Amino acid sequence: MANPVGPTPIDLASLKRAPKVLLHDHLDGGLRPATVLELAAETGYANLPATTEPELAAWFRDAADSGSLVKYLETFEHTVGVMQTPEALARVARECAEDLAADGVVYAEVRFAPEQHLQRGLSLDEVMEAVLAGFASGESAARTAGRPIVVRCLVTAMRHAARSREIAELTVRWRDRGAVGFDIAGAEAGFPPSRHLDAFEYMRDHSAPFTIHAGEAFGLPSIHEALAFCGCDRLGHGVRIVDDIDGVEPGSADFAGARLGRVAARVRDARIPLEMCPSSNVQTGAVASLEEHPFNLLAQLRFRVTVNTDNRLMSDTTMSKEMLKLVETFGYGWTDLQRFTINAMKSAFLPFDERLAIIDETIKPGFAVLIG
Ligand SMILES: O=c1[nH]cnc2c1ncn2[C@H]1C[C@H](O)[C@@H](CO)O1
Ligand SMILES: [Zn+2]
Repeated sequence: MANPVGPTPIDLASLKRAPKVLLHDHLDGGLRPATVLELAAETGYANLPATTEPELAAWFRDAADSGSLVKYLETFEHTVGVMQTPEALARVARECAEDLAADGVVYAEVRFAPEQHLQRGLSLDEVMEAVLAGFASGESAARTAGRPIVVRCLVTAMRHAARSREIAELTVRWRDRGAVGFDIAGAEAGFPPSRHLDAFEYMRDHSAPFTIHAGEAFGLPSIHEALAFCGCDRLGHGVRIVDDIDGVEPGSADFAGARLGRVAARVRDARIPLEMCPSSNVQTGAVASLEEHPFNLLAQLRFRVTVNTDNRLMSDTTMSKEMLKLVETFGYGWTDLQRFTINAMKSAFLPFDERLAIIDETIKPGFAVLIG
């Protein structure tokens, strides 16, 4: 319904109605607390740190609030621990698609590391099969519920391990069945992207896209390597790109004097998408506070910024909540949110015609109603 009296006020309810696009969300960082408890009971996982839903939800949020990426990552032991059977993997993937759709996400790329789900004897291909079946079943449940969503998968290799080439091959093997790209994740310091050159070379050789977690816990060199040596299509986080921008006082809203170094200029000129995850960045200490997050500086300088959740369970967040935080912190309106959303859809690893169709048929009409 068109709004004849101007823009709809921005709050959590109206943000949930906005058609949103999510490029950076970890499957093993987005479980429902109740599902973690049920799967632990069903699969005999005995190491959970809490026994009730509210306690477990609070534990994940607090434990992830450590200010250190390495400590933050330790919380995944418990989600990965209950995701070791085909049934558990399919259930988590189905609920992920349903939860994102209920929040108004219309397109999502959800990532996970298959190599972490082999503890009970599954093969890498069996893991992929279970997760992709789960996404398909979640998509169909969401369609029935009147909230259609397209969910695709990014296949992650863990940067401290040595299986990235194998995981790149797995990605290509599944690329026409829902896997649209490759990624590396895990502790950044000490594990530069260039450790995985053969995996990236394999992806490039097969004309297949990839993103790299870079510039989160480690600085500009990591971003430079990801771009210059590895040839990534997008940057996961990339917040430390601010280290290559001078002439703006921290916290200032005056961006006129900004001077970009070579790496920052390359990121902006080549329209390299930045998968920014505001809440997660505060939790891991990548930024001191939301107010000091470089999101607004980068948005004002017209970098291709996108809004993402990273880990909904650990950050107790959703796409709508991340957008609300940005609205409250930086004063954005619907037109800004639409721009970030179109930035994301343009940057998706989906074929061009499908991206365009979602922009023209879903995103623009959806925001037009809210803009009024
Ligand atoms: O923000 C992150 N940075 C680096 N690694 C991460 C982040 N969030 C999740 N991960 C890791 C932990 C998961 O087990 C893995 C695959 O989803 O990716
Ligand atoms: Zn991430």
